[in-house]
Parts: sequence; structure tokens; C-alpha cells
Amino acid sequence: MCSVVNRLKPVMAYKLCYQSTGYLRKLPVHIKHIVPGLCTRKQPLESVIIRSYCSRMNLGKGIVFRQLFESVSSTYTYLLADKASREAVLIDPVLETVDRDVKLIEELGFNLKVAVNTHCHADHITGTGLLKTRLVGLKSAISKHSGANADILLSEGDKIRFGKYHLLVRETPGHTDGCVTLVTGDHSMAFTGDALLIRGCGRTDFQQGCSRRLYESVHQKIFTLPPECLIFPAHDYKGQTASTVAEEKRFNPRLTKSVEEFVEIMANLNLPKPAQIDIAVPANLVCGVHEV
Ligand SMILES: N[C@@H](CCC(=O)N[C@@H](CSS)C(=O)NCC(=O)O)C(=O)O
Repeated sequence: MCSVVNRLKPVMAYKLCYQSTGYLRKLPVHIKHIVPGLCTRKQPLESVIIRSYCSRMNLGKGIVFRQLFESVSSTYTYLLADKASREAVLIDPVLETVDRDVKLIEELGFNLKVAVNTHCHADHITGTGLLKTRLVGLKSAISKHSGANADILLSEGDKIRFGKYHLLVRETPGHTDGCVTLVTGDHSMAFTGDALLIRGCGRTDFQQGCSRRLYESVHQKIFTLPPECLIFPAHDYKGQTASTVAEEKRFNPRLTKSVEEFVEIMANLNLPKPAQIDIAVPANLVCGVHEV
């Protein structure tokens, strides 16, 4: 394989080799070096990487996956569905984009079983409450440690099932007490909420924020996943769409530091308070509507 790869243009070679092997480390050294941030004239490499990952990820075997974006709060909502049974789950829906999400779910013919919040968000109102009024049988879910109401209160090790697939709950507190990371059964994707962002992490200066706890959560519950596991966060403020465990372990400017340095960094972020915090938190404690 690699003798063929060596004769191809680097990006094509990367794509071919990755799709065939599934492992970046098996690529020739010169191709590994072109991966971070490199663009071809026609196509950003990032899009090549995402497509390559998606084609390898068990999508072929039957999972439908969509990453959706809400631009005011820079929130990602994720839709996962079992192609065969049409059962689906939605992660971190936003109130303002409920119409978009319902339309997509209906167009694709899915039966949305669970709408799950990775935590009680402070920057936007969740769409779970409104979704429940629009989609019959839908259940809301959030961590039992969040203090919020929902149909399903999640704990470490719980499985959120959709058809023959599931998401596994890993508790990752620190940004808030009730933060969870949701991991696909094959460990190919992790939805990290605000615990781990791409080259960043959730702030720890309000709700039940605790830097030491967050550091421990990320190192014990996320960095222990396979290196090629894709990271999908709840937010990105720079247009980044996905990362991997290996990348974050190597390049995350906060979480590659010692715990003491991390605590110091987090104490000095000096971020402004989220604009919607005073309405978002009370609303999210009741699943986004005042009558669930
Ligand atoms: N400007 C936004 C809020 C931005 C912000 O504080 N983001 C949070 C996640 S949402 S609570 C965060 O943890 N950021 C970490 C970071 O390093 O940026 C607004 O007004 O809503």
C-alpha cells in the first residue's frame, strides 16, 4: 500500500491510506507531516479528514451522523440514527433551531427517541422541551447531577440506545457538576459537551465550575479513549468542527499542562459572562420550558 501511496499527491495519498487502513500512524512520515491544518487549492484538508473519518466510522455499517450548528451561541447539535430501525438521538439541541432539527428528522424519516443535553447550558436555552411538544414519544435526558428535570436522569455507565447502537455515558464534571461525555459503543466518537473543546475546554468560573475536577475528568474519562476517537464538542468559536483524542492530548494548550498550571490558566481566562446566562440556566433546569 505505502509504495503506491508514495507516488500519489500527498492529500490523495493520505485519503487513500487512511480509508484503507484507518490509521494515520501507518502513513509515510512525509504524509503525517502535512496533516495539521494543510489545505490544497481546491479543498481544505480538514474536509478530507472529516470525510475520511466518516467513511471509516461505522457509518457504512449503518449509523447516520449529522453535525448541525447554531451560530448565535456557536453550539453544535448532533444527530445520530440507526439506518435500519430509523431510531435516532439528538445531542444538545438549541431552542432557536428546533424547526430546523424537526424538519431534518422528518425528512430523513427518523423516530427521535431521546434528546440529551450534555449539561445544563449557561449560554443558550436547550431545545429539548420544545422538541418534546413536537415529536410524540420523545424523551429528554440529562445527568442526574445537573439538578435539572428530564424524563431520563443519566448516571455513569448508562446506555442511550437507538436501534442496535448506543451512546455510553461517562461523567465528566468540572465545567458543571452534571457534565457528561457521550461515547459511541465502538469508541469511534465522543461528544464532550463543554468538558473538552477543540484546543480548549469549558470555563470553570460559574455554576459548579472546578478546574481540578475538570482536569481529572478529561484525563481520566476522555484522554483514556482510543487515540483515533473523534472529539465532537458542544461549541466552537473558530469554525473548527472535530478533533481526535490524540490531537488534544498533544496540542490542547490547557490540558497538556500540569494540573497546577491548568488551574492557573483557568483562573486567569477573564472571559465575559455569557450574554444569556440569567435566562438560560433557569430555563434549562426545566428542560428549556417552564412547564415540561
Ligand atoms: N460569548 C458567549 C459565551 C462564551 C463562553 O463563555 N463559552 C463557554 C461555553 S458556553 S457556557 C466556555 O466555557 N468557554 C471556554 C472558552 O475558553 O471560551 C456568550 O455570550 O454566550
